[in-house]
Amino acid sequence: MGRLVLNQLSRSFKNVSAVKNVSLTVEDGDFLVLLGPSGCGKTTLLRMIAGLLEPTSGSLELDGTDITAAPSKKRDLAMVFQSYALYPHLSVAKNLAFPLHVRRTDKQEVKKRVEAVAEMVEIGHLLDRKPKELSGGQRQRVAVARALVREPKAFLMDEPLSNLDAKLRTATRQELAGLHKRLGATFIYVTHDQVEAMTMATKIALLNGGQLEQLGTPEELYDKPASVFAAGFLGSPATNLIDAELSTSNGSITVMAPSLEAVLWDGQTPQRDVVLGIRPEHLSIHAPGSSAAAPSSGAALRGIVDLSENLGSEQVIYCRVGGNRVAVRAPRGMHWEPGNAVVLSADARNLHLFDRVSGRRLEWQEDAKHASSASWAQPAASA
Ligand SMILES: Nc1ncnc2c1ncn2[C@@H]1O[C@H](COP(=O)(O)OP(=O)(O)OP(=O)(O)O)[C@@H](O)[C@H]1O
Repeated sequence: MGRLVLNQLSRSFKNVSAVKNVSLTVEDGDFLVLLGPSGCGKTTLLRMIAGLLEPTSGSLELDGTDITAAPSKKRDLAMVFQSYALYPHLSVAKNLAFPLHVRRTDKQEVKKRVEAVAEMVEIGHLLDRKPKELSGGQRQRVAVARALVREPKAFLMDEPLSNLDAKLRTATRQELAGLHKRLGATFIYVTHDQVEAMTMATKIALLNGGQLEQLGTPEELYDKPASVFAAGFLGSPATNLIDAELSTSNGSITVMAPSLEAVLWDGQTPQRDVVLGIRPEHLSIHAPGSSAAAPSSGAALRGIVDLSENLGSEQVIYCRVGGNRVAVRAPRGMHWEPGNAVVLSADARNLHLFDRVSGRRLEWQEDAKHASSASWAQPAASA
């Protein structure tokens, strides 16, 4: 078992508030990724879970037991550090056996567990080597194996792939995801890399300035970003975010901004300042006047091509729309020159609306029986 509950956890360093009132539950078997930009509090949060840092306030529970004051050694959690923290003078086998010797495990049992784990992460042939005789990827595997050998309730990992080159990162990412599936254990994993988060996580906790911005599955974060920050953080290129005004026009709910008009659906709404979010992959690009450029619902943006970037398999075209720069992902074969007038369009269901003041997502709430009670709601951070 490895179910972890964080309750209003906070940590300050003198006048820096690194983690602010974070509450979340990690279910047994979850692969939770703590994601966010540099300095948002990921490592501080992980170190509090590991027992390496005392919370300023709040509490932590592991499988129903309060562990807020428990020392790190007593938590039954295994940490894999970015630096791997292997003992340089010990062989791989002895590095793996070390946590078991500390617990006075029987010699035969140690040998059995070291060999089983070495086989699982495919380092059986490296057992006699010292850490300096290993590649970065091999060291990373030894660090994971040393955590595995303890059979902890949960694995804690702080950017364990950041020292690897791009190719090895991809391979090791897939290995870790496979290992998680095979073990069915709880993983808590810190990264600022959204690709790692999207590909490995069963749940992502997105942090911003020490606060939990959104908690949900990778799909939920991508499909329904809870805030302007979440929309801007996940996705590459980033979601286009445009200041706009929400209002009613000819019986339809519409969004207007310079050179942009979006018709959402039939209904009425009070006027409101919003931020409109559209992912570059949800926009298509057309010549003005073409039939595809005039959708009856959804967004139409009139722009001028600024620049296009060739990504090999596709291109990203940047356009000026009103005072905004808007990115569009497009197939390689299309040729648009800087200065060309274009129309960009997007389906209404791919438009995201956020309140301009709070930055939180707006969800249209409609009670089928009482159409007059239709209104906008701002969902909370956790899904
Ligand atoms: N020991 C410390 N003393 C003072 N301030 C600290 C200490 N540790 C962290 N901080 C501050 O707390 C904030 C959060 O830091 P933390 O290392 O948790 O962020 P992070 O999201 O893990 O960043 P990165 O991705 O760069 O590792 C930062 O402003 C950092 O400067």
